[in-house]
Amino acid sequence: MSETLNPFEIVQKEIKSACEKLGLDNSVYEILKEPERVLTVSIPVKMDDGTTKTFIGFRSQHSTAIGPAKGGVRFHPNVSLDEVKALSTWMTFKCSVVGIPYGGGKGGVICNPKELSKGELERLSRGYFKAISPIIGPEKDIPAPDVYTNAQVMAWFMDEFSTLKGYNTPGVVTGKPIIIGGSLGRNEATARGATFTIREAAKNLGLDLTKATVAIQGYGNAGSIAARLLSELGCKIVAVNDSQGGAYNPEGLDPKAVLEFKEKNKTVKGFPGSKDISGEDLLELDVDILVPAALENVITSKNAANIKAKIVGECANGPTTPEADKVLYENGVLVIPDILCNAGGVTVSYFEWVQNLMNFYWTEEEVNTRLEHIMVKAFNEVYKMHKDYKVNMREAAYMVSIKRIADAMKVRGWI
Ligand SMILES: NC(=O)C1=CN([C@@H]2O[C@H](COP(=O)(O)OP(=O)(O)OC[C@H]3O[C@@H](n4cnc5c(N)ncnc54)[C@H](O)[C@@H]3O)[C@@H](O)[C@H]2O)C=CC1
Ligand SMILES: O=C(O)CCC(=O)C(=O)O
Repeated sequence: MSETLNPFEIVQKEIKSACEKLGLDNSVYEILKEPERVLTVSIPVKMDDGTTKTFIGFRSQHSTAIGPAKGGVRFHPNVSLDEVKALSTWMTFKCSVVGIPYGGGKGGVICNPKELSKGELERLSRGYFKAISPIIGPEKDIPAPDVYTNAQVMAWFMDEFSTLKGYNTPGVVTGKPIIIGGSLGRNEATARGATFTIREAAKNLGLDLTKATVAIQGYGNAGSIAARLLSELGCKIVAVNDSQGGAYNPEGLDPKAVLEFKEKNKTVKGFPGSKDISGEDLLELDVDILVPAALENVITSKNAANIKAKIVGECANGPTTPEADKVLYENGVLVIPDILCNAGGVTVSYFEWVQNLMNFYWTEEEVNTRLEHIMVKAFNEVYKMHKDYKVNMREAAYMVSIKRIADAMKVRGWI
């Protein structure tokens, strides 16, 4: 049988398997297998050369059983409707596994932001947000950053929505610049949350982080900050890469210097003192910890048996296929699944939204302490489920989260 690579089919399989393991009524799967609502929009943008180009965008709201939809917006040439539906579905389970009062949403625009001028990117961002605005709002659906979107894009989103409403509405989007209601700690939150879960996993496996080696795929928001935070815990970062290539040095790479190099040269490839490394070789390196922090379907049945890491910390969404998961589990690799590992981002987005609604702002220390508490608790709940039911960590995370969503749907009278 050929490997399932469609992320939406993958997440449907994951839901079905968790529902069966928990012995839940089939109506739970029937409701959760499709998003509640999906919007496709066309966004005409005036380009700098005077022509008009129409871009296609999506927003998917998977579930609002526990709270408003929540999740990022991706600007990437490979965005597809099924990818956005899958990402929104993962958001539902992610919010539930860390126990924050949201459902799942996600958006995307098919575009290559690297080919757009700043003015074109602003007009595209505003056009997209205006087009999805009927279904967005602080009580309905709250977008945030994802691949190739950032705090500046969030600021344009927030400004566009506030203009439409006629008053300042910071709670409509998270991941904003601090000056307009962003939260301290949000920029680092995905990687910080992942680092807490990797630390807890290492404790359980008896792995000494001060002697551990790490390879990181993707050197954007999640990957570059994970490199820094893991090295602060004593880990040696031996390989990193991005869409243009990789840098490998068995003696260790300095994450801050690599980031400065990437900012200047647009890639980590060629970092002084390092050797080039291909994306495939990076994943199969003999390291203790592997952190996929780029895109989906990078650990598959083709390379799973060659993964040597003891811990895979999934900063990216959907990096491992179900077929690869089985191989990793059989080989004793502890996978910290995306919906748990990268949930720090949405958790601090939740803190940002709470601060916006209260109009009362927290210190960075308060943010990080609350984040640590939530991530450690969630890790321990999932780890216990993994041990009690003898299932892999992904199945365990789905079981913890689906149970909560099923309880919410039951008391609301949906099932
Ligand atoms: N930013 C956030 O708060 C969150 C992000 N995530 C996930 O983390 C992953 C990365 O997102 P961000 O860091 O925010 O995006 P980003 O846009 O800041 O960085 C993406 C990085 O991936 C690299 N990349 C792209 N294609 C690649 C390839 N084929 N091989 C190696 N590297 C490649 C890019 O060069 C870039 O360095 C995504 O899966 C995203 O959904 C998950 C939770 C929250
Ligand atoms: O911060 C958020 O609301 C969501 C971030 C996100 O898109 C994700 O966790 O995949």
